[in-house]
Amino acid sequence: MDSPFILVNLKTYQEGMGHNARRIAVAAETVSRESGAVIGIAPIFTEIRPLSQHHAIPVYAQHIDAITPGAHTGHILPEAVRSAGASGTLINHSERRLTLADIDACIQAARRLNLESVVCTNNDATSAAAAALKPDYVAVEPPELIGSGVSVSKADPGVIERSVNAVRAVNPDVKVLTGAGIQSGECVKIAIDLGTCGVLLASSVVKAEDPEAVLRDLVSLL
Ligand SMILES: O=C[C@H](O)COP(=O)(O)O
Repeated sequence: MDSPFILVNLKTYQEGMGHNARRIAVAAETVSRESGAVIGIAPIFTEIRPLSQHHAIPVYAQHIDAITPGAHTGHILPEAVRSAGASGTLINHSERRLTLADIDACIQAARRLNLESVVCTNNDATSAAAAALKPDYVAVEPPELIGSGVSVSKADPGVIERSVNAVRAVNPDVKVLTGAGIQSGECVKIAIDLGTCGVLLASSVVKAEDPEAVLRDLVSLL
């Protein structure tokens, strides 16, 4: 079995920028080394290069646009996040939804550039649809629980189980993550026991006074 994967999305929280992003990256490196879990970080675009240069953790973009180099303005070029040091990217986050055609094109761009693709979904039906496009990961997150402090593992384990089954039925090579309100080792253990390979989370780590303590708790029951 692969090492459990914890992906921390810093979103555009003030607490996840500049010095704080580096502090969370240091915490992720430390806890990853101690536990054997893979802990990745998805910062704002301008933090991708400094974090990937100075920390031995996977750094993810929060989004890419399905474009190739040329006459586009205000887009996120997949080649640019790759050359800044990203090893993967979120696609279709609940706070950055895309059309199905764009999701497909983003996955293909990521594959071409050797970026791991993590496609976010909101339920088991969209998890199955995303799996058909062959990303590396599908991350199912009920939107109503995102940032709520209420964990998907406890409030809606059924959506995790159904998504794992739906993705396996479509393409067993696609790995499943889950997220929304994940905040403790117990939440992570429930998610893993339901067949995921890890979690996607944000607020419990980014807004914590002591991110390292929260990360240590998240991996404590693995
Ligand atoms: O990308 C992360 C998810 O949207 C979950 O956010 P949250 O952990 O703050 O609920």
